[in-house]
Order: sequence, then C-alpha cells, then structure tokens
Amino acid sequence: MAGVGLFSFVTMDLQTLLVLLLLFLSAVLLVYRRGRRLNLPPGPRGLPIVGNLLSLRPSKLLSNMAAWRQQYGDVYSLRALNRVIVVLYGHKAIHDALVKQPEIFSDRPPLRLMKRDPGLVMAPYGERWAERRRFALAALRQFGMGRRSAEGRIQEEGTALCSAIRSLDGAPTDISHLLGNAVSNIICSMSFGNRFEYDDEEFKRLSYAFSCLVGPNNRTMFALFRQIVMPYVRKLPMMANYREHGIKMSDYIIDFIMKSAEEHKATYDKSDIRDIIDVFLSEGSSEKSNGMNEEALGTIIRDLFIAGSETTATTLKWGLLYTALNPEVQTKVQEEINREFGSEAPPWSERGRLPYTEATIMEIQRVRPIVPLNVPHGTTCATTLYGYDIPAGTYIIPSLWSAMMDPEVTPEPETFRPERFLDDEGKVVKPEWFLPFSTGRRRCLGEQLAKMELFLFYTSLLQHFTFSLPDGAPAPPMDGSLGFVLAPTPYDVCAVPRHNP
Ligand code: HEM
Repeated sequence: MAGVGLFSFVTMDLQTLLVLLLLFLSAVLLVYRRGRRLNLPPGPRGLPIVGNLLSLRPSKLLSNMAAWRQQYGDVYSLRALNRVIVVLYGHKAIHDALVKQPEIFSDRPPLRLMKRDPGLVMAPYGERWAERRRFALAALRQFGMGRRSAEGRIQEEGTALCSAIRSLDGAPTDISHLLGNAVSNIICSMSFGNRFEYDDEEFKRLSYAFSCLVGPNNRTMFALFRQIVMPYVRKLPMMANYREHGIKMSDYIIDFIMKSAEEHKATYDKSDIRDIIDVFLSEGSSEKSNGMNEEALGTIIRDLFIAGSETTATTLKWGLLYTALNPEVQTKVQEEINREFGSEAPPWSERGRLPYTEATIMEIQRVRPIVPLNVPHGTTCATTLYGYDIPAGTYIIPSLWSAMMDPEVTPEPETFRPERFLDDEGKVVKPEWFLPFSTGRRRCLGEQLAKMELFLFYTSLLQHFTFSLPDGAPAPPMDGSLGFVLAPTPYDVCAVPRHNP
C-alpha cells in the first residue's frame, strides 16, 4: 500500500510538473509571438525560453549593456523568460522617455516582496504614490530651517563621525560602517527626533535590519531584480528564504516606527514639530486620504532609510577611495577649504565659495553612479519610443551609468577629473547628462538632502583628515560589486589627522 501511495504521489507530482511546464511554455510562446507581432526595440537574441537571462549576471551586466548599445542603439530590448525589458541608454533616451512621456514611464514594475503596504519607492504611479511623495517632500522640507535644521543635524553628526575616526589614530581601517552609521543617524534624527550613539543596542538592531535589506554584502536587490524579471523564481527555496528574511527585517523596521509614532502621541506639541512623525501627527491621521495611515507612515519612513542611507554612505565610500587614490585632487580640495574657511566649518549656503570641492563631489557621483541601472521603471500603458512599440507594463531600465559613463559624452570616463565640471573661469557647470539622481517625476526625492549631506560630510572629513591607502597596499578592484547599490570592494584607509587645517 505504502508503495502504491508513494507511486501515486510521484505520478501526481509528475502530472503537476507536466501541466506547469506546458503552461509555462505556452506563456513563453505567447509572449514570443506577441513580441513578433509588435515592433519591439531590437536586442540580442538570447537562448530559447530563458532569453538573455544568463547575460544579466551582475558582474558582467554593465559591460554587456554597453556592448549591446553599440549594436542596437540607444533603446534596445532584452528578454528574460516571459518578460520584456527595455533599456534606455544615454541621457537623451532617458530624457525622451521619463521627461517627455512622464504619464507613461513613471510606473514601477510590480514587486511582490513585501506583504504590507508598498510604501513609496516601489509604489505604482498614481494618486496614492503622489500623496506619499507630497507628504515625504513636505516633511523633509520642514527641516530645512530653524534650530534643528537638517544642516545642524548633519554638522552634529559630522563631529561625531570625525571623533570616531580620530580615535583610530590613523591606523589602516575599513571605515565604511562608521560612514553608514553617520548617514543612517541623519534619517533617525529627522524621523524620530534624535540621533543614536553608534554602540546603542537599538541602533545596532535597526542598522542590522537595514543592512539585510540594502547592505553592501547583500544581494537581496539583485534577487529582487530577478524576481521582477522572472516571477517563477520566487517559488524556489533559496529565493523564498531571501524574501522571508527581507519581509521579517522590513516588518521589524515598520513596527519600530509605528511604536515610535505611538510614543510621539504622548508628547506631541503642535507648536514644536520635532520630526517627520510629528509632521504626520500634525496632519491629523484620521482625516488622511489615499491610505495614509500609521502603517503607511512606517513604510514611507522605511523607504526614506532604504533610499537615503546606503546610497549616500556608498557615495562617501567611493569618494574617500577616489580621494585617497588621487592625492593631488585631495590637496586642492584641502587648500580650497583652508583658503576660504580656515578651520571654520563651511556652511551649505556658502558652498559657492568652494567650486573645486563641489566639482570633486560631482565627479565622485559621475565616476561611480551608485544606482547604475536606476530604480526600475514600468509603463502605465502602451506607447512608442523612437518608432518602436513599448507595451503596457514593460520593465524599463533607464541606465544612469550609460548617461554619465558614455565615452562620447565624458571622454576617458574612467579617469577621475573634477575639472570636467568647471568652466574656463573655474565656475561649476552642470551638464544635462549629469543624472545621479535620475530625472522626471520619480527623480530622487531626497536629492537636496543628499547633496547637503555629501557636501557637509566630505568637507568636514577633508578638513580634519588626510586619507591614503595603507603603505604598499594595492588599490582594490575598482569595478565594485552590484547589489542594491554599486558598492566599492571593502578597503582599508588611513585617516591621518591634520593638525593645522
Ligand atoms: C547620494 C545619494 C542618493 C542618490 C544617488 C539617490 C538616487 C536615487 C535614484 C537614482 C532614484 C530613482 C529615481 C527614478 O526612479 O527615476 C531615487 C529615488 C528615491 N530617492 Fe534617492 N538617492 C540618494 C539619496 C536619497 C536620500 C537622502 C533620500 C531621502 C532621505 C532619498 C529618497 C528617495 C526616494 C523616496 C526615492 C523614490 C522616489 C519615487 O519613487 O517617487 N534618496 N534616488
């Protein structure tokens, strides 16, 4: 009997498998035939069924994409199983889609990672997203002025960061976790009203949860990318584990924020708005439309952390690496700061006095765009671009890497040269291809905050230290690794205190 039971179990499983396989092949065939009827953008042929999936390995993706552009032009398509992916290569194609057809190209592909509210970054384009974006922008702007301004908070954090680095006494150290702590603390301070000490247990738990979602060693985002491309993969045990762990960490963060919102209610004073949670309370949560409840607040703040911490910290990590590898640039930045401000902290409002420093920060963002493939976009309905059909719900990659690393626009793109951003009179120029924060309706919501953080942290670090690689240490491989962001390979750096800045 047991044998029969086992046999029927196996046959049933085989039957199910066959049915699934048939369904799957029909779906692939359907998309393939539909693709043939439509005039889709050209692209590499790929293999039967899997399409170009095997060419989407992170280590080869950026170089493969550049090669495909040479062959197929600025708008080309890839196929991964039943999914068509359209790549926008170069700033013009990005502009022509995201800016000229904003109602169509501002969606996100559906992402079934989180069980709860979709939040802000991955919210589908529409009323609900618009309401959240408006709330988050207004909340961030509230901290542009006043005693507890964003600038004041960043300067306070810069002092804590410098003192943590000073305690290393110039010894070779990987300081990336300190940069990460400092940047996360800005969002903590703006969201919850206060910063954490770096060894605070609660802060460590929160930082761990964030690093699980977006940290440099984490491939979750790439796993996500594949999930979007290939929904079947989600069912595989390894992917399911990624997903479950991601959900657990996200839930922990949202619950922490909701708990904090409860505590805020007890001390809320409408004449003293302390942070983003207070802004939410001031708007009267009961009257909120478009699902703006406390859970939505939790997901919005989670998204500000996700979108705002690893991005800014990783830019600083690349920044210090390129600074250490280019001592002549470092000296010029330090001389400029000395000349203009001596040992005073350069204020954000007077950044115009430091054009070389500003150009250096721009060059850091250009030479290693930390969101090289942008956050994926989707199309709300069918359209055409450059004469090609783009169906509704297409997965769009507006490649920021291509905009800023295109040799036709930025000669010798791998060379670190801040002068690219200076005109003949030494003034900063902002070319239209400079798109680290993307463009169009979904462009980075935290751009102003990010720029302020980069300027204040970078000037403070270079005012107090000189950075170099340890004696005799080779430069780490400069390709970095592509996960949620393009992160540098971990490296040790010596931060030698400057005595007479
Ligand atoms: C150097 C730092 C940063 C870089 C390079 C960066 C870059 C980007 C990019 C490329 C996008 C996608 C835009 C698109 O879909 O077209 C994005 C979206 C976003 N960023 Fe940033 N970002 C940075 C810092 C921040 C900060 C500090 C915050 C807020 C605290 C933030 C909040 C957001 C949000 C909420 C979105 C989603 C916008 C939406 O979907 O409507 N980012 N960012």
